[in-house]
Amino acid sequence: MTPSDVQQKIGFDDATRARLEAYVALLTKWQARINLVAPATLPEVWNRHVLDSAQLLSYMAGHPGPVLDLGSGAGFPGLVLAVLGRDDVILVEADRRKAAFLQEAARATGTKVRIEACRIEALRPIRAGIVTARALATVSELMHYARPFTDESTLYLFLKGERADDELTTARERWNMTVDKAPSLSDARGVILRLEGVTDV
Ligand SMILES: C[S@@+](CC[C@H](N)C(=O)[O-])C[C@H]1O[C@@H](n2cnc3c(N)ncnc32)[C@H](O)[C@@H]1O
Repeated sequence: MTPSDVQQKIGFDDATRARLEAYVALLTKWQARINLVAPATLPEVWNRHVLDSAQLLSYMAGHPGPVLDLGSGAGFPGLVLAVLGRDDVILVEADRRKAAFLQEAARATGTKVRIEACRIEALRPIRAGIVTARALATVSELMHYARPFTDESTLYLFLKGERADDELTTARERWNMTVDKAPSLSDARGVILRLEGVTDV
């Protein structure tokens, strides 16, 4: 998949594509020094990482932020969403080298984003309108991480794999919630979980 393919599927302008290209170029450069993404996924970065992240934009349209991205790593999905125009994204990443990469990527792409280089458990109190996460933890663990920062109006968007249904079954023992599940554009086995109205059972 090429940058143009992603541009066509998501729908953004050429200036945004150029900023995403600058981000991917920087990621490729830093990847030689620190493991930002699994090496085998780098040749497919536009599909596996950029499109996978970018597809969340339409699911959060019209929903107020801030967007709290838990365990952002190299910026997926949070930094991609910020490059695409969400100006209220907070990236939480405990690994100092990855957080340094995020700072540099934000600077290189001229992206407004807040970066918190700490563990989620140590984050200062904030209220998140939207919580995003990918490849961090099970649905139940993600809800535990997110609960101090959320209320009943918070929207949760999780990129998940084949175990999504099992994880939801476990999470429902602890929380009431409305669940929408949609197929991923980037991964035949992937799903987008959209959870709303979360309250304790
Ligand atoms: C497997 S990576 C996924 C990164 C990114 N979301 C992605 O999909 O490419 C998980 C990331 O979460 C970070 N992380 C793990 N536990 C964390 C915590 N409690 N607080 C903040 N970051 C955490 C790790 O440092 C790592 O960069």
